[in-house]
Amino acid sequence: MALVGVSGRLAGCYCLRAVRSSLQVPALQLHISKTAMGACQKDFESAVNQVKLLKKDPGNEVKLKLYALYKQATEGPCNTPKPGLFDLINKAKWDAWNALGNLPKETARQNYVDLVSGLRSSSDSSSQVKSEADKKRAGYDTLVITSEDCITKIMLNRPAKKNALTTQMYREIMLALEAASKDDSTITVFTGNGDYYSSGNDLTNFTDIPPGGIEEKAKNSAILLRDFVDCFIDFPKPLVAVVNGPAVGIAVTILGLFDLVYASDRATFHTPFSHLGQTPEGCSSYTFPKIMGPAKAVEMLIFGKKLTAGEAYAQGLVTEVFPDSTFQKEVWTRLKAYSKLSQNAMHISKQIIRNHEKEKLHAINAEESRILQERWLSDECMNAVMDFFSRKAKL
Ligand SMILES: CCCCCCCCCCC/C=C/C(=O)SCCNC(=O)CCNC(=O)[C@H](O)C(C)(C)COP(=O)(O)OP(=O)(O)OC[C@H]1O[C@@H](n2cnc3c(N)ncnc32)[C@H](O)[C@@H]1OP(=O)(O)O
Repeated sequence: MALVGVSGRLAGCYCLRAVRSSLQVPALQLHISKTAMGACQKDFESAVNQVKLLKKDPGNEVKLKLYALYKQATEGPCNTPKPGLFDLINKAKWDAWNALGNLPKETARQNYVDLVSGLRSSSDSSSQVKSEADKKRAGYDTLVITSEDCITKIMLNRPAKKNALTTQMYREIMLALEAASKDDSTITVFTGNGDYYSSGNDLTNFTDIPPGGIEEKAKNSAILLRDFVDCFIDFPKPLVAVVNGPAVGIAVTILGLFDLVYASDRATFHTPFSHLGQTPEGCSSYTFPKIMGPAKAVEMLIFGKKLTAGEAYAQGLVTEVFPDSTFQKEVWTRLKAYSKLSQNAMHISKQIIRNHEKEKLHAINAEESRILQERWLSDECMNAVMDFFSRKAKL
């Protein structure tokens, strides 16, 4: 059953379509034979008809089971010569039927009916799940998450605050990534609602100090930051940033962990850490010099040089820049085409490209978070935050 084994592993939207068209699906096209007799004859006929109405392709393995049970129920034990070694599809069908041995026709009919009944209930519930998933996903206050065309889109949704990242938002993003890593989508996309992609860390994160004091806050924030960045390091599917407008701070640094970065020509890329008494995070102390060379990385990460989309493209941080007027249309057309590529091949390729650096990235993330924990307690950092709130400073 090699054929079935292989296709069974190929989960996902593309594969389902490919398998459906490459295999002539026998069990879905069968017609009831007059020879199928017995107590459950009516149920059997009805089950054969129900198979044709299934909303979801049940997969090759199940289709072979259906085929074999149908043949056994209508003709009895396998009675045809074994197909040749290279006639893969007919051989898989023959193997499935032959494996039923001397199973009585009545039992085969009953097993067929039971199998179809199980498929119907799982198909009904999964189509319910899909229609729910296609809508806005519930449970997120700061994000809008949608799944369509095998793409899960995570949209930062605080446009009035330029999509600044609150602690709640960091947590919701982690949950969303965890869910996206397990859903049916082939690729995951980040974007922002409104005119900004994101203005980075929400500076009000510095203001809600717990009873344990600022030290406790800094300690917990370093853990949060580390966990947050770890989720990007470990994310298994192709991760795409659709940078619809300016990006600041951690919204920029984390881009070094994305697989594609598409930017509107309105987007800018700014990491003003020294202005804020802070230091790089998101593994950018490693990824940026690697992507753009140390000199350009220093200009951004130490001196806070703001890059235009074109400059970020020239430095290799951005994959491609699009005119803002056609940005959404061009990017989503491209992504929809990519999302139809083989899910398994894409995921395995990502592993090959990224896995050998994972350990290093985790260590860098831990170190950057540890250093920031100290920086957040510095006067320089506190003063910069206060200047922002007293409207003395804006980037
Ligand atoms: C004790 C330690 C706790 C730390 C917890 C940390 C958790 C992990 C941290 C990881 C490290 C991350 C680092 C970074 O990301 S550094 C970058 C931080 N970002 C900024 O410094 C940007 C600050 N914002 C601005 O300079 C401007 O708002 C901006 C240039 C982005 C836009 O200017 P514009 O004039 O166009 O718009 P407004 O300023 O009027 O903005 C509209 C409203 O949005 C509020 N806003 C925008 N960005 C932020 C932000 N980052 N934090 C908080 N609030 C933000 C802005 O105040 C306006 O609000 P109001 O309408 O209410 O006035």
